[in-house]
Amino acid sequence: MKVQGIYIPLITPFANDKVDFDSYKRMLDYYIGKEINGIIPLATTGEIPTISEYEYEEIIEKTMEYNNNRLPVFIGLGGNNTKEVINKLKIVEKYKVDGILSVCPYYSRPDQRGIYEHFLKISEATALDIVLYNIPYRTGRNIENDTIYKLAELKNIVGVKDSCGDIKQTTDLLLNPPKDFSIMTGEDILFYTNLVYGGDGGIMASSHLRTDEFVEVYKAIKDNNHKVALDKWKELAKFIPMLFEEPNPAPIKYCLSKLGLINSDEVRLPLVEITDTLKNKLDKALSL
Ligand SMILES: O=C(O)C1=N[C@H](C(=O)O)C[C@H](O)C1
Repeated sequence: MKVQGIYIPLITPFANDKVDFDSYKRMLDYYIGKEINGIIPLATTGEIPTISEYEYEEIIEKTMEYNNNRLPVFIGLGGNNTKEVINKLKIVEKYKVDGILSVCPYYSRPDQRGIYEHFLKISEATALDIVLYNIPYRTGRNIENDTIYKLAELKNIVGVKDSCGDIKQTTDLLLNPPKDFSIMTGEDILFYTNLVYGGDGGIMASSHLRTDEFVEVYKAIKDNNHKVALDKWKELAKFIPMLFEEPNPAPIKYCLSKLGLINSDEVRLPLVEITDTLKNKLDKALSL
């Protein structure tokens, strides 16, 4: 299955420090009713560093139950201990998920050989599709394009979520894509650029909001309707940066709770709720 279009890396709703599955179900039904192309629980936006192993499996189980085969599901599964990631695959593989989104190993700062070996071992340990996640500003290491080309030769490494932070690296990759390989942006503000350079779409936290407009931009580009796409994009592009003025996903959770899609904007420490200044700004932008 080709990974393309709009994938939402889902937030994890909390209430009194527990995962709030009522909100989660309501939210899932809402997004599945939109014309998005897939969902990704347990990624950065899902606050994965604060999710216990018990919650991790429970969230996968509930996602599969609520989704009921309606949309492709990729699970966030990465880490900086290769063996542990491979062991955790056993949990994910119990469910009929479509694949995993696996972040570049962080903190240890492996070189390109180590990054290659890490993903090679994961790819050998599973038949699941793997989308690499390159986000050096969070991990401390860039997955260079040459490493991406080598990894793309592996049968089940099917794409990259590109948040490399270097427009030259991004455009080089988009202009010379590996064969049968998806290039999804994870840099929300580059969604339009990704598409006009022939990329496959985006895995974007911001598409929790104004989802229909993201879908309109995607469809307009696919229909070669560039004026419509650009006009719509200009509106979204003004809004997106507000969602990242304070750490993701706190601003998104604030908006979703005000919209009534989730019961609470609770985040887990070390994240904290957003400031009143940003609340006011978001209220105005979304007419909340
Ligand atoms: O969880 C994700 O996937 C995303 N995380 C990024 C981040 O928080 O840095 C933002 C991106 O939109 C998707």
